[in-house]
Amino acid sequence: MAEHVARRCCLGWDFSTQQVKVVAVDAELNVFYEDSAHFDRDLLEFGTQGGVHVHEEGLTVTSPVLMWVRALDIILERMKASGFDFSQVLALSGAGQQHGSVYWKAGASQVLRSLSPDLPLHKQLQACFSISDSPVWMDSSTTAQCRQLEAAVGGAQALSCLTGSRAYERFTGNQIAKIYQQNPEAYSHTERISLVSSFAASLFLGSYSPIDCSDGSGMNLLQIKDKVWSRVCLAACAPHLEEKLGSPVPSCSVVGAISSYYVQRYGFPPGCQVVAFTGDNPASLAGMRLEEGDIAVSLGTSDTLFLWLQEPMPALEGHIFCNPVGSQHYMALLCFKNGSLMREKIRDESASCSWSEFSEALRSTEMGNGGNLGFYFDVMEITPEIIGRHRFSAENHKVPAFPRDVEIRALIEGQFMAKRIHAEGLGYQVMPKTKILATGGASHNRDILQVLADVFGAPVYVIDTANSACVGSAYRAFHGLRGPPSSIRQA
Ligand SMILES: O=C(CO)[C@@H](O)[C@H](O)CF
Repeated sequence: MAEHVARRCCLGWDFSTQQVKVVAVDAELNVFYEDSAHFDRDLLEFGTQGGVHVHEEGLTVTSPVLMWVRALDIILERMKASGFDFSQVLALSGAGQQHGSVYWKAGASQVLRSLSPDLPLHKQLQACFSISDSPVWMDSSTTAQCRQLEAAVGGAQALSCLTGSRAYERFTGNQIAKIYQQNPEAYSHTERISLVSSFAASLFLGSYSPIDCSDGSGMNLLQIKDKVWSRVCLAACAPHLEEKLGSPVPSCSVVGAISSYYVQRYGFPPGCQVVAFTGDNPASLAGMRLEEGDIAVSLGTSDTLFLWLQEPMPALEGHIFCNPVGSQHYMALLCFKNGSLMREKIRDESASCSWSEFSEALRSTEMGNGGNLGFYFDVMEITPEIIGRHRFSAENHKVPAFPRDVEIRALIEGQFMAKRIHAEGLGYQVMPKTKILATGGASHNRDILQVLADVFGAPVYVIDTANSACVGSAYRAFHGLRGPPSSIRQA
């Protein structure tokens, strides 16, 4: 068994869709330990696929909350068995899949406060949840609740200006509204509602952790400018909601010291600080060390853009969240569903299924593609909501096809121009110091990255973000240790 050299460190956790993961980061910001518990592989008794249960109507998607608890037990026991020196942990923070929600049953706080170090968590928390299957971000069953919420505040744009996004089915306020409407008894027996992030923090605190402003921005409930709950939105979703949520806190807040359960059972130091957990995407922004003016572009199955903003312009597309690092700044998230699957389709059709031919086509065509423009959406796009392939000649005439090389450049230039246009629509501006951080499968193709650099007029750097949410959480733990003014110590 590998001996771990004892060193003072912070832990970063990620309670994501498919697993719980942890990294240990030392004071030089080196990752020296990592572990994970994969739900489908290590927790077969819960019967998930991709960490979730898709219900038979195909819209409702949930995950068993006790599976998340059990996964934490497994990792901590494995760390202990491997000889990990918990006494060196100065602080910990973490991330959770955004928008998911956990419903603590009346009396659960007493159980959390009096955990026996002789038992694993899952054996003690079995009766602590009024809803055993938590709704998660893949759920799309709350369209009616979305329309009700938008109507209550004066429309989609009004809701976006208030909370940073128009109503989205996965956003927590709409999920809470559905539970209140369809399961009022469970709602009335709920004393606390957490996000996945604040639920995970509560496990370490041994009491209810507050929701941080950044992950709270993914609920359609938080006024992103004033960083307080919108009473109109709360009232539109369910009664007595404010008392069930508690007050939001700045993301870099120290929310308390670790529960004595972990001191006695695993050897954590009593002074180990818990820094507010946040959403996986805000934590990734921290992990990628994004700064003002930078853009992170994740080129995967879907393409995701992370922006750091000072003056946001909430719109009907994309999401504005409170920034997890700069408490007076913001971050934006833009998701483009037609990402790598679209690139692979055009590669197969126009480059004989070959990336080297695809790259050759990009190298043999000029920036600007002679004025030819193309937009390709073989599946219904999120940003904006449109489907189909749309090509325009230099004379601005709609055309049914392009020559192979022109088609390939039109796809890539069109994808990146759309990203820049929607980013600027949210208030983003390319600055002289702007860096573009590229990650994901397509970031291995230099010719694709050259088009990205040309469209944004900024240098492109490739980064590995495999552990970005975990590593960002460990960075945030170090950040929180710096103390006031943003530390909120749990009473
Ligand atoms: O819904 C999302 C962001 O709005 C997803 O990226 C989830 O955070 C994934 F867990």
